[in-house]
Amino acid sequence: MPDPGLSPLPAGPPAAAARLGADLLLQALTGTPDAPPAPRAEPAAAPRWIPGGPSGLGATSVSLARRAEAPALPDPAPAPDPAATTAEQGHPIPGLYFHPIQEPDPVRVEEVSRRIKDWAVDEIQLYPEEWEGQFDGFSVGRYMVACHPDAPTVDHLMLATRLMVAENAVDDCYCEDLGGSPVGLGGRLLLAHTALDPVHTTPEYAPAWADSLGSDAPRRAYRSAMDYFVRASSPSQADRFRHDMARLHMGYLAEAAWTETSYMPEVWEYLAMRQFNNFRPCPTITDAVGGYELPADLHARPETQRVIALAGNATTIVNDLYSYTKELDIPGVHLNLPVVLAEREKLSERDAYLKAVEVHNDLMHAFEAAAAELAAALPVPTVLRFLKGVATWVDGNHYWHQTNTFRYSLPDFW
Ligand SMILES: CC(C)=CCC/C(C)=C(\C)COP(=O)(O)OP(=O)(O)O
Ligand SMILES: [Mg+2]
Repeated sequence: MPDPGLSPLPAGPPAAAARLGADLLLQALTGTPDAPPAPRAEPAAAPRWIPGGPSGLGATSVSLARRAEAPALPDPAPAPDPAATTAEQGHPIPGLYFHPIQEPDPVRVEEVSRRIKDWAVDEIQLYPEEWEGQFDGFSVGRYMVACHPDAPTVDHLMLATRLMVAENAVDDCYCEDLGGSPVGLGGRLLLAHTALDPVHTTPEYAPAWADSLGSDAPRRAYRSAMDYFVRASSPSQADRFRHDMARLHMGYLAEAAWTETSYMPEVWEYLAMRQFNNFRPCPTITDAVGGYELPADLHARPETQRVIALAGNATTIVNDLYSYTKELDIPGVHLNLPVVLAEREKLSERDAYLKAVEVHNDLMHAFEAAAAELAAALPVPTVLRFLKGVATWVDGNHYWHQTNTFRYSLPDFW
């Protein structure tokens, strides 16, 4: 939250920052002087527009309004060679454009995994014993540590981890595998949304609403995870998150409506739905998890919104690609980009999948170009750090999908 004591944002970028932004854009467009641009559709080094590492400009120049400054982190180790993967770590999708990351800090992974299980079991009674294997196999601790390497403390990481678990509980229990259904979904989702966005009503009806928040696991998860988040974030960060969750719920409803009526969307319609039924609420909390705030007016700018939307879309199509075989096994038609492409563009399963990889790569390149433009146009520290945080989330999300062999496996197309 911007502290009243903080000096206002500069009216225009200082000269050094503007030079940096221009350099970043130039580098993004032309490559570093001694390295040619990475070829498309292949694993590449970290995007060139990102200032160097968690201790770079974005991190060190940020004024933290309500929180202690993030401790300096060690320089990142070199990213692993993506060709050196094993079956256990999973293989990246051939031709996919992504950035490999260093292994998430194992000490943090262990601690987050321990704490999230305690929360799930003791604080909110999330799942019956027989779902423990599924919970463990999801590896949410590894996921969140990979996506938020700049979190100053494990408490910060827990904010993201609880929300991730809660979001998946709602998706699984209301929409999908674990008892979900499109029938009646709108009512269930709206009532669950009130765990994030409280009902203000008369004393007569308030107790029934308050009781409802404890009445099933998805609502207990939303209520508790949001409670922690609200206490640690600013009012505008919490409201940003509510808005993203309303978008997500609207996306779930469109998908459910199409399932109910057996409607096969056009490709563009599917992509529009998937922009809402999307990971977006996860990268957009990168500043709260990092212990700083991207001010609301900078977040709301159309250029920032475009970067966020493209990042969310790329990460979500990554899910469509890695979860393709899992979703083929679900009875009935489960919409994902390769399935829609095959149907609507009359492609073989393989060609549709390969085209979906291209769509993903185009989204990634558009994201990186939009981020480079924004970094050049608005090179203030919070913007640069936020852009880096979103890009890091994108890379961590890819890492988790690739390495989660408990959950995902690749089709046999190559
Ligand atoms: C964590 C979060 C905000 C999730 C929102 C929606 C969601 C579950 C996804 C974008 C993942 O897609 P999908 O439902 O297809 O997940 P799986 O393929 O079952 O892993
Ligand atoms: Mg999926």
